[in-house]
Amino acid sequence: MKDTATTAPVIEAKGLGLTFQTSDGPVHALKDVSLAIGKGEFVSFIGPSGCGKTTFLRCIAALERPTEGVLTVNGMSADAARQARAYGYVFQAAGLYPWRTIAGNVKLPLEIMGFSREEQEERVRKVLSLVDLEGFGKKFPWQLSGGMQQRASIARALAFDADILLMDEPFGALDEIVRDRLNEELLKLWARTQKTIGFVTHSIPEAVYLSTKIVVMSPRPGRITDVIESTLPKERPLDIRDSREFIEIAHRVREGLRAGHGDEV
Ligand SMILES: Nc1ncnc2c1ncn2[C@@H]1O[C@H](COP(=O)(O)OP(=O)(O)OP(=O)(O)O)[C@@H](O)[C@H]1O
Repeated sequence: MKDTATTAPVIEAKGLGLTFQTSDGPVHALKDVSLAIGKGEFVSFIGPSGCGKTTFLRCIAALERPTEGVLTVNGMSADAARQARAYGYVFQAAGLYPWRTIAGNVKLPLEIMGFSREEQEERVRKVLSLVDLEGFGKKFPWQLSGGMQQRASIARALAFDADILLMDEPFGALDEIVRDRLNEELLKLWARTQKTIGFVTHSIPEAVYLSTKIVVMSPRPGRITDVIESTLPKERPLDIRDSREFIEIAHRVREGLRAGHGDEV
């Protein structure tokens, strides 16, 4: 476990709220969300559908604007952090352009940011190797399995080497065996790169397996009902899921979801 107590938070929300105005009236997507995420933490957000997990991630990424409270990312406003390319974002679907090769997809943000051709090639090589896709750069997305496509989309988010990686249910559409493998790989990647990760999931085992901190949320309006600091060691073989400690943390998450009436998870 990393010592995050002495450093300023990388992401800090204080009394954050977001109300969407819709034709059916206001939708309180987030209410009074306060949370600090330290450098190098792996933080999962779990809660039933509609509890505001994606909305919170999108606020961090400056893709939504909170209507209440304060949010800082790397000590600046979310807008400023976005302009400073503070984070990479991985969406639920891999979202690769089918007419571009895997390398072409990973390169896209680097092209937009004006990196030199040599730098682009170097970074693509490095991130494809980080996600175990060396040798697949010339393939097109349809030539890869779903899991490989999602790894390519992680590589794209890593390409400009931001300190923060925001991941919105990246493995939700994959079967359990592939998901297990990607979970293991993601932990290794996190250990190698020391990124700060915000990760949305519906899966209790996934949240417990991956996280240093688990944020349990409840809907209507989206609030934090529990924040669990994991006591699991940083090295986590998959069979850690059979350990007593793991089962106890999973139990606490489940209780938190129940307390927030999270019966839809
Ligand atoms: N642009 C929008 N306009 C109006 N309401 C919205 C908008 N975006 C989200 N919402 C509403 O805000 C609430 C929170 O949505 P959000 O997508 O953040 O939930 P979630 O926890 O990520 O759900 P899921 O697990 O299903 O992805 C929901 O009630 C949703 O319908």
